[in-house]
Amino acid sequence: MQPWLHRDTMQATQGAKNILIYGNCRYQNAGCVFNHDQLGKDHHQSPQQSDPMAKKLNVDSPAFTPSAPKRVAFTPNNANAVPFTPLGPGMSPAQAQLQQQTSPMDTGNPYSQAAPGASHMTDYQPFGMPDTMGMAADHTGMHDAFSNMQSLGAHLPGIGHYTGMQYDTSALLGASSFDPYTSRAAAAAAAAFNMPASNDPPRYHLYAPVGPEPVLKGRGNVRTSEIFMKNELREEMQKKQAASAQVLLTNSPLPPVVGEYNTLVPLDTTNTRKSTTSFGFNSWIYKAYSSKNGRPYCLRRLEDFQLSNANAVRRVNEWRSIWCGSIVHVEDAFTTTDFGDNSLVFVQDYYPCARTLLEQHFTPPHTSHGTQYRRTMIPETTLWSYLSQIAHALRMIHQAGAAARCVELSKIIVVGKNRIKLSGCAISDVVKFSEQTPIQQLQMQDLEKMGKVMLALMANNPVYATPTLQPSQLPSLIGSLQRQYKQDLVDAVSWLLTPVANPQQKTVQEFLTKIQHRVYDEFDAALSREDRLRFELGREIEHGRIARLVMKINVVVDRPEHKARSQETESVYVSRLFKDYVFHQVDSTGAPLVDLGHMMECLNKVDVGTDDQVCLTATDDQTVFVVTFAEIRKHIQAAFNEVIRRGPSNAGPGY
Ligand SMILES: Nc1ncnc2c1ncn2[C@@H]1O[C@H](COP(=O)(O)OP(=O)(O)OP(=O)(O)O)[C@@H](O)[C@H]1O
Repeated sequence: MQPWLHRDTMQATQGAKNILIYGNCRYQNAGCVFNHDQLGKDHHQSPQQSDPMAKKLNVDSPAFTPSAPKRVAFTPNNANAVPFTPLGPGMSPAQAQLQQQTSPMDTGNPYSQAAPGASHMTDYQPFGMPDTMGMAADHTGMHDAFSNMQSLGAHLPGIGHYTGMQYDTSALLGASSFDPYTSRAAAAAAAAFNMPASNDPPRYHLYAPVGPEPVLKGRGNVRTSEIFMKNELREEMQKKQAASAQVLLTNSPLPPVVGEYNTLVPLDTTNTRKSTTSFGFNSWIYKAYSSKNGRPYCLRRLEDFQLSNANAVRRVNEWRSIWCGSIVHVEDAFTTTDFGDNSLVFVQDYYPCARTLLEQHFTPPHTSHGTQYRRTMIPETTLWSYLSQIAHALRMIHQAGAAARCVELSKIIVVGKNRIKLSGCAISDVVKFSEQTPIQQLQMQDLEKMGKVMLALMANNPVYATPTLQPSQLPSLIGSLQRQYKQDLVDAVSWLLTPVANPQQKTVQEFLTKIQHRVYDEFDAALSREDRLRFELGREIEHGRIARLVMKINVVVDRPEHKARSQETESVYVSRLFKDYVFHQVDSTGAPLVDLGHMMECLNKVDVGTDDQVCLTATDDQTVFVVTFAEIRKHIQAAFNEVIRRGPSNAGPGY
């Protein structure tokens, strides 16, 4: 762009604005290129001649089209501006008051939107305000916005008036006049019509509660648990991530690749004694990565398996289409000789840190008197939760015309608090392909097995979940359970265990109808759990951004190359003052004030770039800036960009 063209365009814009706001353009005869005639001769009246209100708003006024907000108030070009220095001695008490009064809370200041835009401020005199700064006379457009900002803090009643020891914020707090062009006013107007306030993109990153719990309960009164993810949840997630990423460092005896899967890690390390009870074959279980999509999977291998009918493996296709939150999804099955034998491998979804119900509730303590299970009662809510989830999984399976065939304590995995999944599905269908048991029979057996699992959990004895349980033992067992658990739970389990002559008389759908009130409770608990997790997730999204901001601040502040403070640029200086303001607060006696709420609030406001104002004071009490968080944000970014520009850096363009 040619410079003269740019200057003329700016002058024309300023001329239009001056006519619009003051009723005349003082530079009409001094080279202003704006076509002053186009608005009619009335616009050349002096302000004294015309009605003071009419000069601002009258029926002949052209429609006001606000220009896109230009926030050029603080740019690195303003580095040479003279900082605002308060006149009076003994700053500290006043500053304490001033800092409180201009705390980064929303002050309701009607001019706060105009303040950062120095290009507006040079020409814009709010209604009813005296021209204390001679701003209307300043017509050059790109004059020193930084000094304007400081002057603004010093003189404008709308921002706060600092006179020696007194800082008058009455105008700041009381909205004495109304600026219809502020985004806040526009937002209020738009809110009435339920419309977006402007074309600006929504401020997604503004720190706001995502759930019912308030995030910050007030400054000075905030615990870390209110701001950060709950410790238990964080620990759980980190353990899962670590487990998911775990690989074997030593020379593994396992094959490096099995089919399309590599990096095998055994999962059944606690149980080295393999039993054939579940499937009739020794089974091993591994975590492995797919070379196709890089995701971890769980491989269950049946040792020494001879596939007699190729159609058997195709049964897995039916299972692949069953999707249920309480079933470990089966992806594939294949035979392989990669393990040095004929193995059948089932590929399932992998859940890091999963434990079987057996491991979760029946880890036997090592005693010299044999196996003794602990006698802690499992809470009734947990049992109802397990019962609802297993019943729901069976319903999905039975609806698909299949049977789980593997409802056992060692084949139900716990993947979260009270969250369980059936993990051995599809295997028996392949392994026992030649068996011709009617499906209704198998489905009824599923219900019975579910009853036994529940019985074992309630009676604290895993033996009750095995086929060794005799029907004659049932009445006395049920009688003893009635002393510990409510009747409806005992009745539900007893219904599952009572044999019927006709399998069609006993379906999972019927069972679900019987316990439906408990299923609704479980549904509600699941929804609340989801709400809580979403809330936690919302908090963590913000923290990632805050971490990035803190990193940026620390990159620019106190760099070794700034040996003397005088070598700091304006942006670095403002960043440093902001860092002090956020992290190094002291009380009136000079004792450190550590206020997590204050830190989070300020950092979030800078991250978003709000127009709230904050008073930054140098440690020598000689320099005070009144700036908006938006401007601080620009300064930090400018200073950071400068560091990046000066040297090779790993901070990519995303920063
Ligand atoms: N899909 C899965 N994702 C992650 N871990 C799993 C998954 N399925 C099972 N596990 C874990 O693997 C381990 C071994 O499971 P497995 O079913 O082999 O139990 P087991 O008691 O060893 O049974 P068996 O005696 O039949 O071998 C358990 O800790 C279980 O939680």
